[in-house]
Amino acid sequence: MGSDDPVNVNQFQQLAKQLLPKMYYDFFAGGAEDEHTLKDNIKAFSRIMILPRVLVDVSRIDMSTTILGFETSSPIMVAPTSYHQLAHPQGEVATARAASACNTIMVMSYSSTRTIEEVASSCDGVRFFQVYVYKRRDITAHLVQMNKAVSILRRTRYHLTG
Ligand SMILES: Cc1cc2nc3c(=O)[nH]c(=O)nc-3n(C[C@H](O)[C@H](O)[C@H](O)COP(=O)(O)O)c2cc1C
Repeated sequence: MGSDDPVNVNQFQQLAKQLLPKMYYDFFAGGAEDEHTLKDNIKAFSRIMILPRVLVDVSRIDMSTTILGFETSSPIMVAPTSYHQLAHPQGEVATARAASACNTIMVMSYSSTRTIEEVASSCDGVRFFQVYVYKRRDITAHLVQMNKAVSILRRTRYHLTG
């Protein structure tokens, strides 16, 4: 890793701000209305203290756990977010590969810019699918069936959520 490589989320955010058209950056970085919840989320994380443990053997760290019965390398997963192709030409396929490389779970958004088939065939990994439940239940049911079919065809473990 070079010395200019980003080391935390804030630095990735700065890079995104430099690289993305303002409209797309604002979509990813902005929150709803007056952004009270967005600010509160950041504050909540800043209240979590990390206790440094010195002179402790950290050569083997295991943060693995299970989420809804699925194994994951750490209790951190990719939340459903829409329109990844606004940020990267590969869109959700790139996100899926990154999540898979980290052995963590990706929740694919209902508003994805890549198809379920493209994401499912891009790499192995556990993925959940976020569904909006419409008044037209037949549309929701169709999506669930499609996901089931793709997960059986691709032998990926798909889990539906939403
Ligand atoms: C750019 C952006 C797009 C999002 N798109 C979706 C979406 O398509 N579906 C969804 O259920 N949630 C979506 N969310 C909400 C996130 O999954 C998440 O719940 C939210 O950022 C709050 O994070 P928290 O639940 O960790 O507090 C989106 C959030 C952002 C910032």
